[in-house]
Amino acid sequence: MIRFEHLTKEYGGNRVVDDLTFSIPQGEIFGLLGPNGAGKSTTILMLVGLIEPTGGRCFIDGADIVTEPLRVKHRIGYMPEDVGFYADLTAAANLDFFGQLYRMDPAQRKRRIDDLLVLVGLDGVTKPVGEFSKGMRQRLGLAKALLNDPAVLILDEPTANLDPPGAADFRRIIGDEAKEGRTVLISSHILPEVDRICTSVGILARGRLVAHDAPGNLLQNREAGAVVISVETRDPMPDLALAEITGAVYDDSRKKAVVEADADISDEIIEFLIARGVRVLRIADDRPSLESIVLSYYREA
Ligand SMILES: Nc1ncnc2c1ncn2[C@@H]1O[C@H](COP(=O)(O)OP(=O)(O)OP(=O)(O)O)[C@@H](O)[C@H]1O
Repeated sequence: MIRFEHLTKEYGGNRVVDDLTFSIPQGEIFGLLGPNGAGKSTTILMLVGLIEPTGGRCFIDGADIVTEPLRVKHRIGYMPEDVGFYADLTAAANLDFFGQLYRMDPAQRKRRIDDLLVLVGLDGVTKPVGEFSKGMRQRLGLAKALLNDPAVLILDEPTANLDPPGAADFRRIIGDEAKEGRTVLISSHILPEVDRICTSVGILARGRLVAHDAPGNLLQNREAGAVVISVETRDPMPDLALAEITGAVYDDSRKKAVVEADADISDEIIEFLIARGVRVLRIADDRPSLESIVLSYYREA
């Protein structure tokens, strides 16, 4: 489990993580959401010991992130958005290197690595990691995060580079790991993904936790009150600068956007994009969804 007690981080008097106090129980899959700059990365970097809090405390499976960094390292598995691997080594050799850092004995290391490569679908792959696709690197990143049999898994955008079957595979693996008792924290901008996999969701805005509940409860407890339109295009889209739009979140490639508007302006969005030479693949009113709820919190922030 992860327990936050007034966890705070300031940069030059500016509170970017502000008094976080909540717990993520064992076996939970918690989605950490928030607009750009909300403090998600700062929170995660504190959990994994890469930056120090300026106030408060946090416990990973009982170990204090500041006073017991080594105990924390043994209890935590971290998959950053882009994991650094040795390009000229195979997946197994890379994992073996990290296993040595964890001081796992050779026989145990070999068994664990073989099992993990099967789990993430990289068994039998003998080419060096430098020749891996982004999705294969991400699979190896998950294996690395699981290597030390951690109580807590921290995953940054775990499915960002995966194709739909790959993402489904990840969801299954993460679900199974949580059932076995691992606590999982996922930071993601892919809201439908979070909605599908997470058992609880926390929304950060300006460093503060403004909502924390099961996805279903968030939907029930808050009236979206606006139309949510999702747009998919063939080409990257410019900012949808239309007066009726009250909030918009784009994916990294800018080929998908979730827009909140006062009224259904799907036709206006199509016209706006066509006028700029952007071909629309799909546009739909997606209300109600977790997206509409999260967007309404983002807008308030
Ligand atoms: N080293 C730093 N020095 C000063 N300010 C920082 C530093 N690191 C982060 N910040 C600020 O802290 C705030 C939170 O940043 P953080 O990267 O945690 O947000 P985020 O929610 O992860 O955003 P994103 O979704 O864009 O990754 C931002 O305003 C950022 O500019």
